[in-house]
Amino acid sequence: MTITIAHLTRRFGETEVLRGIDLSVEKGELVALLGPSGSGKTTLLKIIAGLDWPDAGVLEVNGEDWLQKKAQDRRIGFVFQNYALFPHMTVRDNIAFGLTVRPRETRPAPAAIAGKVTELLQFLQIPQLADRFPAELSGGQRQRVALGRAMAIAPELLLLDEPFGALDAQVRRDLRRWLREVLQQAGSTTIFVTHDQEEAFELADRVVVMGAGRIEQVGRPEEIHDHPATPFVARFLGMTVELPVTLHAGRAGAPGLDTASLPRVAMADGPAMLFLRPTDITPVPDPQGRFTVADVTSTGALLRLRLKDDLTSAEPEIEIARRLAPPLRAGTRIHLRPEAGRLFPATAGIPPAVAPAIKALKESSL
Ligand SMILES: Nc1ncnc2c1ncn2[C@@H]1O[C@H](COP(=O)(O)OP(=O)(O)OP(=O)(O)O)[C@@H](O)[C@H]1O
Repeated sequence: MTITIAHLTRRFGETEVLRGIDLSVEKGELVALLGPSGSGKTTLLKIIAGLDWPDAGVLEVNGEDWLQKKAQDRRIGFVFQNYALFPHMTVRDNIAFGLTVRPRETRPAPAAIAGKVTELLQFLQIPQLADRFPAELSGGQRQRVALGRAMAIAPELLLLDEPFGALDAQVRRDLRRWLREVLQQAGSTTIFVTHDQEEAFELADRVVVMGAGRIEQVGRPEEIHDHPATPFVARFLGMTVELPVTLHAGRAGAPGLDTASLPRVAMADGPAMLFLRPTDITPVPDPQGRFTVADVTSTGALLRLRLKDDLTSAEPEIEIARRLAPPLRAGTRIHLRPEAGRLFPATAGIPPAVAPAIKALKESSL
């Protein structure tokens, strides 16, 4: 199945929750909708599921207008964050549910339903749980059952809303690996919502980054990680250090920055902002350095340094592997050597908070 979404908009009262979404999903793809809380991910998922309707726009599946179809006619498997299993039914009956409630004409015979459920229990690696009730399961096990229930109807499309949201980190990681295998084997087209970038990157073939009702970027995980398209995506993906620089012949420069490791870029000369991950910056002790170490904390493997930028008064935080760190303590002056980063023109939708920093840099280079 191919899904085509075009110019989709949705508002609730005064709030524009989706502001023109364009997206296509190919058969068998695993797509993550990634974005901060309130960016419209769930609303988009609900519209695809037929649980909500847009104000305008197109939703077609295999060329068919899905906005004319009711939820129950869309052959969708939906898994919510709170797994909502039926508490009074066993695991086996929960998984069978979608088949047993079909109208008589399309309902498989009881033996066929039992066979299908047994097959799914094997496939999901939970046959030992068949006769338990939801209250007797762990969160991760419940989530597997919820997926089994969604898959029982052989859905054309699986929609998962924060499927691992309520689980602890280790269980999430285990389930992720498991889910990826299960979905690959099943060949299902799947769209899932998450605000966790690690989850999106590890699971998805393609990631759709959403911010405030718009799609900011669509791409393969590595593409998005290495080349965030907008300042919003850069920040959301953890490039939290923002330094004003001046571009000259494709090279970024600024006092106190050794930018020799950064590749040349095809951008016009002038002011720009350099976005960096805290772990992509090497501090180099330098008595003339522009930055002063304000504070050093250890997280075990990493040293986290809070710096004071003498030029802009900003207080960027950087991280360095403890075993690689030069001797540093509060008061040490340093310059910075970014190893990788992303440049945006100073005007590329960067909020006014950094404008004073750009002004300070310009004045310093006069
Ligand atoms: N039925 C509704 N009535 C009014 N406002 C709504 C309704 N549903 C969602 N919203 C608003 O729409 C915006 C987007 O919500 P949505 O649930 O789609 O975001 P999200 O990206 O999935 O966020 P989260 O990760 O927190 O679930 C939010 O500001 C929310 O308050």
